[in-house]
Amino acid sequence: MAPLTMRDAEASLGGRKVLDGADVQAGRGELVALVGPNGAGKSSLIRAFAGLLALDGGIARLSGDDVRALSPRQRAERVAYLPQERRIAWNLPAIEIAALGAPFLTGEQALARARVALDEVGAGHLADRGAAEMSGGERARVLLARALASPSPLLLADEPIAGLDPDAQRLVLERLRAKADAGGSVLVSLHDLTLAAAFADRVVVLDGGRVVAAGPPLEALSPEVLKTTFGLDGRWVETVDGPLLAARRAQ
Ligand SMILES: Nc1ncnc2c1ncn2[C@@H]1O[C@H](COP(=O)(O)OP(=O)(O)OP(=O)(O)O)[C@@H](O)[C@H]1O
Repeated sequence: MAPLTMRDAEASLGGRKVLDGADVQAGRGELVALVGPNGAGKSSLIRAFAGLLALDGGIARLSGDDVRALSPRQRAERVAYLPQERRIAWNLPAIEIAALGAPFLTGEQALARARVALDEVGAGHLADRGAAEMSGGERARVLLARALASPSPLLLADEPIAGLDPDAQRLVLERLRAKADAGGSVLVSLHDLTLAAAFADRVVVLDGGRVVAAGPPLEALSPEVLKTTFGLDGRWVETVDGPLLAARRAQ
């Protein structure tokens, strides 16, 4: 069974259904991109995998176990999680924030992992800088480093490239790709469909809490799905750098 597996997930928030029979999985070595319009349920699905949103039906499994059967500590050991919310309450230096991603290692080991993770996201120079003295994109990199500092091979990342400059967006996706290639399982929500197609093994398209398409990127993001789910008249253009989405709003 894939390390990240969700079947027939049902969940509600404020009396509204936010997951409606969702099936998603990410196997070993796989980077799966979760895409869909605003409000489609991407964050809800990721939160359900992390055990932070209770399912009314169906099941979410982390390495084979129902997430509900795991304690918060066990969940944190099994899966790294980057939430969409980028707030950092304490004005701690970046290195200490990133080290929080490996809370079950000794302080020294955690700091060593944190340093590597900061370098991986191009934020090594921020190691000693307080969170309150950073730009939004710099904070986003530090929080991503926190997720990458986790020794867990499973990673849930909710819009990890939001607010990052174009170079950093690709750098971050390369790091997530490398984590998957090293045998990890990565589920990442994205709004940039061209980047999703460039980096993901599979794309899962969510709309109204339902999976409306899933598969290799260009199959899942077919012209029909682009139109019905995203309201786009779109087509994929092959370039030397990979497929590029050419699109305009559907009339
Ligand atoms: N705390 C809440 N109470 C009630 N409804 C909520 C709450 N949080 C989210 N929702 C609703 O749940 C649905 C799914 O939201 P979710 O954040 O999972 O979507 P998303 O696909 O991540 O969206 P986005 O791309 O805008 O981040 C939306 O209709 C949203 O309005």
